Amino acid sequence: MDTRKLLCFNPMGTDDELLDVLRSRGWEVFSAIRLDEAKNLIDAHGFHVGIVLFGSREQADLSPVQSLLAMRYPMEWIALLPPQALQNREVCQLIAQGFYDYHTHPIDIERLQFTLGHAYGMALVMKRLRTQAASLGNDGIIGCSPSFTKVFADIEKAAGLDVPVLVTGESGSGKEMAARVIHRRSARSDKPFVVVSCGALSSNLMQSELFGFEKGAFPGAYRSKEGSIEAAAGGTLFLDEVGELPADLHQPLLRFMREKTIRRVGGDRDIPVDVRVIAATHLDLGKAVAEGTFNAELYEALSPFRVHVPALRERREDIELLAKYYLDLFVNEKYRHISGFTPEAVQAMERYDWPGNIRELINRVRRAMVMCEDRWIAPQDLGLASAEQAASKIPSHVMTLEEAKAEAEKEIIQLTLRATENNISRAARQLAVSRMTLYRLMDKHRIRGSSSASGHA
Ligand SMILES: Nc1ncnc2c1ncn2[C@@H]1O[C@H](COP(=O)(O)OP(=O)(O)OP(=O)(O)O)[C@@H](O)[C@H]1O
Repeated sequence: MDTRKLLCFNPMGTDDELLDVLRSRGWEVFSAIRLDEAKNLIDAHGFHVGIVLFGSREQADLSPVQSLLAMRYPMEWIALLPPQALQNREVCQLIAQGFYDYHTHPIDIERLQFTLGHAYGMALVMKRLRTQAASLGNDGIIGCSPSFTKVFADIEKAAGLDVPVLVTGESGSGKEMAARVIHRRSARSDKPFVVVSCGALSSNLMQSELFGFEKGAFPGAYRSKEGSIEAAAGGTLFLDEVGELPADLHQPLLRFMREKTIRRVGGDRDIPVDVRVIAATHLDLGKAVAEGTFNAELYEALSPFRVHVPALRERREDIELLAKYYLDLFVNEKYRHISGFTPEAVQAMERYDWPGNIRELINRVRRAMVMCEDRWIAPQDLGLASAEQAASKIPSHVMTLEEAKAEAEKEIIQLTLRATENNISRAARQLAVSRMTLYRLMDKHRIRGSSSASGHA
């Protein structure tokens, strides 16, 4: 059996006797007294498990241990401490949040050996999970739940087939991301991936956006312009929210998909274009066909292969992984003090239904980083505290009236967009503002709606 490596961090000084006992039990033990020594050893040996020895002094300096945990090394920690150290609230908090387990003096070596073995095994499982997530994530796409594994398999399959794909799923669940990964892994990956938001423009503008126009086609057409389909030549055209495509464009789009040619607005020649179409929708297009609002043949043409991205609440196993992934991604010098999520925060996230899916999770993690004044992000930082918890929280920062108004404006826009599933027209109607005003406000508050933009990737 391989020797298992163990790091023993003891800022108070070494405990040679303990290290010798552990060595006699088959552990290859390395010891560090200073933080930089510990870091160097971890970098060199990639331990799965470590021991931290706490001293008995009442006012022990916990900062080296806090700094070590804040590095979030992929390993499990076990604390060894004198019983009186547990009287110190800060020590208890540190143990609850950063350690796999703890033992008090006198150390029962059998029990410690058992815990170390467990922690080591757990670290290996976590590492496997991370590697799995990373292998799915080398395109930034994360997930380890069984339903997400199916999505990933479908993405791989779709990448190998050069046929149109229909990606379905709720708003913010990752449809565009799935489409991008399909493109990136397909034979077309060195050609453009062009995004068109089908509900963002009126019918005429959308026709020009998709098919382009010739000079003089309409007042203001001072020069010819290629449309998104031509811009995607050789690559992939991503039709976001295809269910919102104006009905009079169903036939022209179907014609393009069948004949692989387009005709610019005002043009008189057919231009051949080789483009793969990937479309996405949060609507039930089958139902729309049955209700006569979506062209049945276009639906057929768009969906020879389908990928369904489940809502986040249907794959709760992914929530913690995604939250940690995005926290790690966003953490920079300014937020270096944040070590992670409290167990209550993880629980609150796992219980929450995430109507806005991963986009909402990302926003909540960002918000939490700004709100968090502690080392550990709590439910209220994520805006997920129960009403009772929230009421008991004393505001640490008093808002100006202007800030409060802006916050309320942003919140009501987000809520309305969520309630209308990002339908800009409906949201604008409900908010009693024009679409243009709503776009302006979304821009001001950096709110992204699914049908709010079109553009080239
Ligand atoms: N599996 C994933 N792993 C990591 N990040 C993800 C994953 N899926 C989605 N995201 C992120 O979540 C956000 C929303 O994803 P995306 O825009 O693809 O959703 P969508 O379903 O297309 O949304 P909409 O319907 O509103 O257009 C993006 O920032 C994206 O990078």
